Amino acid sequence: MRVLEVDHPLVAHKLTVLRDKTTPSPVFRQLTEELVTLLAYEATREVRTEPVEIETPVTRTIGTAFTKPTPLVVPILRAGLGMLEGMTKLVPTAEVGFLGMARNEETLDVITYAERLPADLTGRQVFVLDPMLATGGTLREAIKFLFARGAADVTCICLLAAPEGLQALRDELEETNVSIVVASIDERLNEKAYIVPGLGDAGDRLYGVAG
Ligand SMILES: O=P(O)(O)OC[C@H]1O[C@H](OP(=O)(O)OP(=O)(O)O)[C@H](O)[C@@H]1O
Ligand SMILES: O=c1cc[nH]c(=O)[nH]1
Ligand SMILES: [Mg+2]
Repeated sequence: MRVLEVDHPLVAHKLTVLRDKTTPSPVFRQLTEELVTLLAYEATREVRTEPVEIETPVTRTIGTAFTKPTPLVVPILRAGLGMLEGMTKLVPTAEVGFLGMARNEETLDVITYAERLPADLTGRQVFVLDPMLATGGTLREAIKFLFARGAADVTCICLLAAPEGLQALRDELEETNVSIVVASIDERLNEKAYIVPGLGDAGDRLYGVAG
């Protein structure tokens, strides 16, 4: 498992506004999208490509095209949905599948309440979108699910991660082909397993308090 914390002034600036509790939902959504586009640039460095012959107005030349099947992008509902647009801007031909997962805020157990993915992911390159890696429970379940379907490698794009959650993933997934690309590894989790300093509940800040 590899972890990349993206160190860039644009990322740091946008993240600072995102963290601010006075930032309203429409701005929060816009910044999330912009941040994901910046993170996706780094996260797609290893995307599979192959040479392709094309003709420019001047001559024939060899260019680069995504290897088929194209990457699969999986936002984890709800909050991950706010990251989809920023990702598909960079990889518009990607296939998109969905996982609906929620952690019980008392027990921190994760339930999967929705799944719409190809039945067979053998050999596929998968990009998972989820803004918050707190205890790591949600991503652990998502990654295990994708590998069980045959995925070859999984890259998770997150806005924030807690050191505790990264360690938990390392303990279980160290030997697997997993990459985590994150804008910031924060200080710690608090007693409610929220990331500190964090940005609060990403799903609520994107879409309002769930009933
Ligand atoms: O690392 P963990 O401790 O598992 O926590 C992280 C998860 O918590 C949040 O989702 P939440 O369960 O709040 O669902 P939501 O996106 O619908 O708000 C977040 O978007 C992650 O999916
Ligand atoms: O800080 C946190 C932890 C889990 N989920 C969130 O949305 N925020
Ligand atoms: Mg939430």
